[in-house]
Amino acid sequence: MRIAYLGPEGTFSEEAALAWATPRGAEVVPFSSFPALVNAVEAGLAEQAMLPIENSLEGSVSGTVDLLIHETDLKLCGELVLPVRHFLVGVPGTTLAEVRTVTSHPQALGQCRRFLERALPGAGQVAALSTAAAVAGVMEAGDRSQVAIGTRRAAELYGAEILAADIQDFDNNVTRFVVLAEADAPPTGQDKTSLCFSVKANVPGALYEVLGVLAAAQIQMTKVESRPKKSKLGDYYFLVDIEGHREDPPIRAALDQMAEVVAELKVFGSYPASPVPAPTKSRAGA
Ligand SMILES: O=C(O)C(=O)C[C@]1(C(=O)O)C=C[C@@H](O)C=C1
Repeated sequence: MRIAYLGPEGTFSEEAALAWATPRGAEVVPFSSFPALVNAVEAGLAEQAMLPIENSLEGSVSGTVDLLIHETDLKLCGELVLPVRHFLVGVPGTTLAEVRTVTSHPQALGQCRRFLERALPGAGQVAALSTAAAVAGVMEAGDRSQVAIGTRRAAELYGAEILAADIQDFDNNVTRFVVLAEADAPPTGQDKTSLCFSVKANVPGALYEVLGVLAAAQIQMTKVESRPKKSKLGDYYFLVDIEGHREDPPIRAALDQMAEVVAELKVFGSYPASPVPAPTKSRAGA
């Protein structure tokens, strides 16, 4: 089995993909963007893809959420929560006074916002396709005015020097990843189901009515968020995660009831719930 991940080597996604692949005897294959990961599974270049979907500091990874809503019928078959520690890295010998630009994946720049305001207030920020692509780019340029935010492993792989460790704005930074495949997972008794829906226009209490179905059935909601439908200002999709598998009779009944009161409903899939790791370290432990 092949698991596609956002590369190149040394990304957080690689770490997540390896944690998923190793116990399953699978191999991991890098791709350069989130849409390329979805295409890889749809085209049969990989059986599963690992994508970040939610971070404890920055919230939703909108690129992944929008792919699920608009671009693919692949299903979620797993989730994994990974502690995320960021490192400021550059060409060996770089001092912070020399730095003019910081590059990384936008999620990483966002997770280190306070550090960047404090330590590099005048530096420009440049978005990269991934943290490891940013580290590799800085090393290729060989220019001490550029630094990147990435993993410790990326610093090692690309020969960068760590200029500052654990620069994420809060120590308990974690990212939740989802695994996409042609089909979702069978029930285990400890599952979650992710779905999205839109409500009927101009119906007072329409959202209340949909969520009321879950409340009446005593189904625990673990996440709710909204994303623009992209069709018109003010039109939204609501994304909900619930405890339970879509084949569990109470969940199945609730989904049938929801289908009657929503405008649109898309079930992204059911999968075993992953434990959330305990905070790993303090800043002093870098
Ligand atoms: O750029 C990477 O290293 C990634 O794996 C992507 C990503 C993300 O988009 O959320 C994954 C985990 C971290 O939250 C930061 C970046």
